[in-house]
Amino acid sequence: MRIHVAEHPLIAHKLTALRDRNTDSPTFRRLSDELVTLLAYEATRDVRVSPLEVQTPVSPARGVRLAAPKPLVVPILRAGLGMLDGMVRLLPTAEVGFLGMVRDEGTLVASTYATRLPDDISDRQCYVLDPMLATGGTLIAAIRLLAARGARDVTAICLLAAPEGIAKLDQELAGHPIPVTVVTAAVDDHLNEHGYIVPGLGDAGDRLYGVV
Ligand SMILES: O=P(O)(O)OC[C@H]1O[C@H](OP(=O)(O)OP(=O)(O)O)[C@H](O)[C@@H]1O
Ligand SMILES: O=c1cc[nH]c(=O)[nH]1
Ligand SMILES: [Mg+2]
Repeated sequence: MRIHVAEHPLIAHKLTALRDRNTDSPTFRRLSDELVTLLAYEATRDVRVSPLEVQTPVSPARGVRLAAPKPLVVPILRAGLGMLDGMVRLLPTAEVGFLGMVRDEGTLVASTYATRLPDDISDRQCYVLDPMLATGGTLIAAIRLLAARGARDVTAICLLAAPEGIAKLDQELAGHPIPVTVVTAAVDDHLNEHGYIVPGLGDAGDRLYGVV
């Protein structure tokens, strides 16, 4: 597994505002959207392109365009939905699959309540969106689901990660042939006794959409 912490003053600035408990939901949604676009810039460094020649007003110019097969973007509901628009704005040809997953707040075990993915994704570059990598249970379950459909190229974009979740993911993926990259804005200090990232930003889903 490869982890990339995107260090940039603009990312740090937006992340600080996102963490602030006084940031309201509309602002939290806007900041998540802006942050994913900045992180996607790093996450899509290896996105497949094919050559394309265009005619400028002056002369022919050689360039590229996003190649087929289309990238697959997979937000993990709920909180990952807050990252979807920012991602597809940058990858307009992408298709979108959905995974609904929720973590039991007592046991911290993730369960899947919705799956809507293409049957065979063996040739697709997959971009998983989830703001929080805490214990890692949710992301591990998501990667297992994608691997079961043939995925061989997975990049996860997280706004925040905990060292415990990164270590667990690394351990789970050891011995699996599937290359996984995690791009995040920061690796925080630790998880508290409730499985929350410290200092973190609280419950990302609740801050985006309210407590349900
Ligand atoms: O790394 P983990 O310990 O598995 O925790 C991370 C997960 O917890 C949150 O989702 P939650 O279960 O709160 O669902 P929600 O997005 O619907 O709020 C978050 O969005 C991740 O999916
Ligand atoms: O800190 C955390 C951990 C899991 N899920 C969240 O939304 N926040
Ligand atoms: Mg939540």
